[in-house]
Amino acid sequence: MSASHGDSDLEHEQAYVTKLYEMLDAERDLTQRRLDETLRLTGGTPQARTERDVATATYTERLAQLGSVEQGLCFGRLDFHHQETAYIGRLGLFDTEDDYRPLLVDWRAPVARPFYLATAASPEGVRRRRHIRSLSRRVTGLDDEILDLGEAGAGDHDLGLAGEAALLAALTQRRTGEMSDIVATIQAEQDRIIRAGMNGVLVVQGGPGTGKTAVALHRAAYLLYTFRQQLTKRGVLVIGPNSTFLRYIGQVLPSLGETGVLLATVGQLYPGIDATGADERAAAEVKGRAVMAEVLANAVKDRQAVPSPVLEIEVEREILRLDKRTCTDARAKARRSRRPHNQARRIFVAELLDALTRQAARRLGDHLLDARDVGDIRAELAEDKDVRRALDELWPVLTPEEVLDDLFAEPRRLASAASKQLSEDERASLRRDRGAEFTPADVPLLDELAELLGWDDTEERAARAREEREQRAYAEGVLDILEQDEEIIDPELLRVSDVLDAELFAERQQARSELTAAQRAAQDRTWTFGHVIVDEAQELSEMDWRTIMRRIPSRSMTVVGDVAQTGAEGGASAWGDVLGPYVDDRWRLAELTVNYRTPAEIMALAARALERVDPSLTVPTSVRSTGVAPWQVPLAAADLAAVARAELSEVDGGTVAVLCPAERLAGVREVVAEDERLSVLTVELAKGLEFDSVVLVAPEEIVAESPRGWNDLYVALTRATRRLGVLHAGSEPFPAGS
Ligand SMILES: Nc1ncnc2c1ncn2[C@@H]1O[C@H](COP(=O)(O)OP(=O)(O)OP(=O)(O)O)[C@@H](O)[C@H]1O
Repeated sequence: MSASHGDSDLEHEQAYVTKLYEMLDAERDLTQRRLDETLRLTGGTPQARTERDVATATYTERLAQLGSVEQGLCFGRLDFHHQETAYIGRLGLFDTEDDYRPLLVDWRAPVARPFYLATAASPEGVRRRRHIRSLSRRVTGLDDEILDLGEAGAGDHDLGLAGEAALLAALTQRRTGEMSDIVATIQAEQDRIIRAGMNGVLVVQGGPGTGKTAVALHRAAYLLYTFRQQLTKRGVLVIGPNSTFLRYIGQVLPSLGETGVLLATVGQLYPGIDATGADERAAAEVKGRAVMAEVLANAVKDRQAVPSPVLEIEVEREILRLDKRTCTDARAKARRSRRPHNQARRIFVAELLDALTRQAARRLGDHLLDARDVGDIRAELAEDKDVRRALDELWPVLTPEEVLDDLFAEPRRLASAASKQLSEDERASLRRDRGAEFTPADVPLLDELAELLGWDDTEERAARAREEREQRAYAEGVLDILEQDEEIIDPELLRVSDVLDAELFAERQQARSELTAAQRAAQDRTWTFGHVIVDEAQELSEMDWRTIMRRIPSRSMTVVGDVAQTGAEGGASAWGDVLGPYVDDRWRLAELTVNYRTPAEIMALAARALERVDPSLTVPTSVRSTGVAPWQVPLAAADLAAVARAELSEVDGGTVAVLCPAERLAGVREVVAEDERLSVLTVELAKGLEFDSVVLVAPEEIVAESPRGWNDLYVALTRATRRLGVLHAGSEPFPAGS
């Protein structure tokens, strides 16, 4: 229960907060000055240059962090019984003149924990919790909770939500189209998940609006703070369902001062491929099945041919022969190596070159040839263009893109690779023209193929070796010059090369151009992360999971979702099914039960859709009600553009979404002009998002449109924070009292 407080309290807190902002300004100025000084310096030893680069990066990052915490710098205060009062905020600030006494405690530090967990029943040493509300740098309100039963007298306490007044103030704010952080009002059940240990797989299951996404992002910030060293090196990956969603959540981590996180869809995990194509529902479902891994393995094997019965190659007017037996043996040897296709090719080629060399030598009379002659013959054969063409025909160097392109463009190839795994109709659903754009569901297939094919990195390695040689030569040159200089200046000085040899210098030169872990990870398919967070995880297919798991061999993961909201046909119905193949039953489950988004009046309708998904499921409990009941009218009687306009004025600066069946999307977009505050979306695109008001068009068609239609309707009904209107194309779908 909030306690009242006078103006003097407000003034006191204002004075404190002003002091904190002055410190923030001073630290910003200092960091900026240091950065400017560093940038002004030039020349010096290689080591000094390297140090300067590191300092520049550190100062720049710190400046960004100091800039990002401007809004709501300090949002809480804890008064303890036996401890000094602690102010809680977005980052830590210390009094440098008083032995680094903390003036502001980072919300992620252990001292701040009772701010989220303490209750009157379990006060954790806290006497009073105060939420400090502010606008820019001005303190606008205080909400106090007295957790000390002895002091305030029993009976007038609300044991439910922590900081209820501040929470409700946050929840009733207008939506802007971008998710905000919840750092000032994290609830106890959410805090336990945010601060859970980093190892192993943690599944966070929760109904719509329970804060799963918010919790996932705050957990990323918490882990980066707590395990900074480990995670800065390898980075954190957050997976979301589509780029609209990633844009929606994109500001949360920067507002928490964290920039080292890569946000991506599964479709963006294959560098160099922009998956702009779209799949029919049936094709996407088939592509997502685990059996596609077998199909692709078969497709690659099919590219390892043997002649039937003989392949003849003309070399210098002589005919050399590769028979089926020789090729089959070479193929078996290459396959036995268990190397990926492009790397195993070297073994296959070596075997066949040996066979061809033996033939050619025999023709010339082997008794006349010594080992060197034989070596020359082999080298010539290896260079011969007809020999190379023949070897390429039998075992070509392949890229993932061409294998997939060929597989879907040539029914004969797919029939051969997938005769056992896919029916004729299913195979037909995958058929498309060569050169068609790749789709998001192709990306896990390309990733799988990249593993099966392996990289033919001969060229790349040669280039890298060349570059390293050049860098080393350059470094040695620099060291020579430095040594000469030093000998002139001070012969007593330790020689530079004693402390920094050329190789190390070359390495450092390379490090200078290094990007953050997240940036490097985005360009490297084989990058493995320190932690992976998967949001809307119920939507992912089996093949998506394979792609993700490859990037986190340590299995340090947070998996966030709601199996009742699964829309994708290949998506999850139970977490055990999804995770079993990777971690057996070694995963932990945490549940969220309170709905912070959707008011009780709207959830009553949503509950009726959920009952059709699975009668044993219940909707999460709404934290608030608005007194505004959802409205329903026949679509035929409504002017959609006028309805959308009316809703926009109802929400007074907030956001409105018109959600409609995919079939109607283009039509509705023609009638309703979208802008920053008004969107027209399918349910799939609206997943994970929220709006002040939602206008739902033709719910019965949404249900009919897919095998998981009731799940989709449930998602649609739970996107609103304040108002819901239903325009039904048939009879009223939710008659009163039914
Ligand atoms: N502790 C909190 N304090 C303030 N706002 C909160 C809190 N928890 C959740 N919210 C708000 O509730 C809304 C729903 O949160 P979020 O989108 O994370 O839920 P979700 O479980 O991911 O929902 P869905 O499954 O429907 O996508 C957001 O506006 C979020 O900011």
